[in-house]
Amino acid sequence: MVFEKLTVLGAGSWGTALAQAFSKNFSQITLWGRDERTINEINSIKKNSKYLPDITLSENIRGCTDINEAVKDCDILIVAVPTQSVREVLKKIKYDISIPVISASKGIEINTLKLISDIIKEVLGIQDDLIFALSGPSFAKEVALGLPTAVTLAGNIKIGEKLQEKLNTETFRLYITEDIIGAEIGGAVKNVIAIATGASDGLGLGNNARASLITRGLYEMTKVAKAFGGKPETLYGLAGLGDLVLTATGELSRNRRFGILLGKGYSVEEALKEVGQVVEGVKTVEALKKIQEKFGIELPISEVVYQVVYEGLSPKEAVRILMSRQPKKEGF
Ligand SMILES: NC(=O)C1=CN([C@@H]2O[C@H](COP(=O)(O)OP(=O)(O)OC[C@H]3O[C@@H](n4cnc5c(N)ncnc54)[C@H](OP(=O)(O)O)[C@@H]3O)[C@@H](O)[C@H]2O)C=CC1
Ligand SMILES: O=C(CO)COP(=O)(O)O
Repeated sequence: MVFEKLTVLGAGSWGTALAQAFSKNFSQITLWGRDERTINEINSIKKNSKYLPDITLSENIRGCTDINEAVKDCDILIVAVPTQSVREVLKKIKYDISIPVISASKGIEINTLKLISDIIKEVLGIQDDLIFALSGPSFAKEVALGLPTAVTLAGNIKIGEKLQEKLNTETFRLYITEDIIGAEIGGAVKNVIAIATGASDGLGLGNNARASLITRGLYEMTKVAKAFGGKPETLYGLAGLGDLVLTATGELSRNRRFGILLGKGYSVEEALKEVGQVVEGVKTVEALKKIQEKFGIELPISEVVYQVVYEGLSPKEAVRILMSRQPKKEGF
């Protein structure tokens, strides 16, 4: 396998940051986006002012609005659009794809409860060993600025090692694992826990509350991963604990900011408008509601986040519910 040309689907914060991070390792990078203004700006002045205003993009990044032109000759395809639009975006591709496809999106499809790797397989019909997930603590802005970042690349080890070799840079380091389910669940569920910790901080409930939510949140992430057939140990790595700590505490997180605003009394609509970018946890929590029922598992933090977002429960009341649950033994 020779990897010369990379295509990234999604010209939002994450797709643009990944294109920039990998730009030194490829002769050509194509960044596909649906918004003509953004793509024209990328091609004319090497800027994406809507999503990464502080970054000047490398010369070899080419924007494109025609998805079939974008994927035609590429050797690696990265998917970085919001989860609920992955299926509709991939369906636009008319070519047979038989190259590694890496999901960089974080979420679970609400209608089907499918992971992005499942959607890639279903829509593109490619073999399992070509499907990968990239997940871990990685704020787009920091990645684009070239600040040191380490993530998990999950999928077939043999091909994964080749991708690792090609994609590693001085500032972006990939660790590989075979556990694609664990990596994808970690990236998806941590967003819901970040909303919870944000709300707790927005209410001014302090450091103890935040640490407890992170720890019990990790437990919920592990439960969901196990239900799907993932490995608990993956959740203790970069794609689990690593990303959870980042998102639940880092000020750049949109999910955390959304939660803080809810805690401060904003409505869901006002908070989403204020954040102004994708807040994946809002959708993922809907999937988690169904997952609790489907697998018969209890996810208390996710449950109250669901009730706050969709049923008008106040964040204050959510805390009361969590603190007054039946006494429990601690354990994973
Ligand atoms: N930002 C980050 O730090 C990280 C994000 N991720 C994940 O990456 C994924 C993308 O997030 P991110 O880039 O941050 O989101 P942003 O909100 O920054 O950008 C979203 C992008 O997706 C486009 N888009 C939205 N809906 C559609 C659609 N139906 N069809 C095609 N394009 C669409 C938007 O286009 P338009 O401008 O036209 O609306 C925009 O380019 C998410 O799953 C997120 O969890 C993962 C790691 C880090
Ligand atoms: O996934 C992320 C960092 O790893 C980004 O998190 P937010 O979507 O909450 O900003």
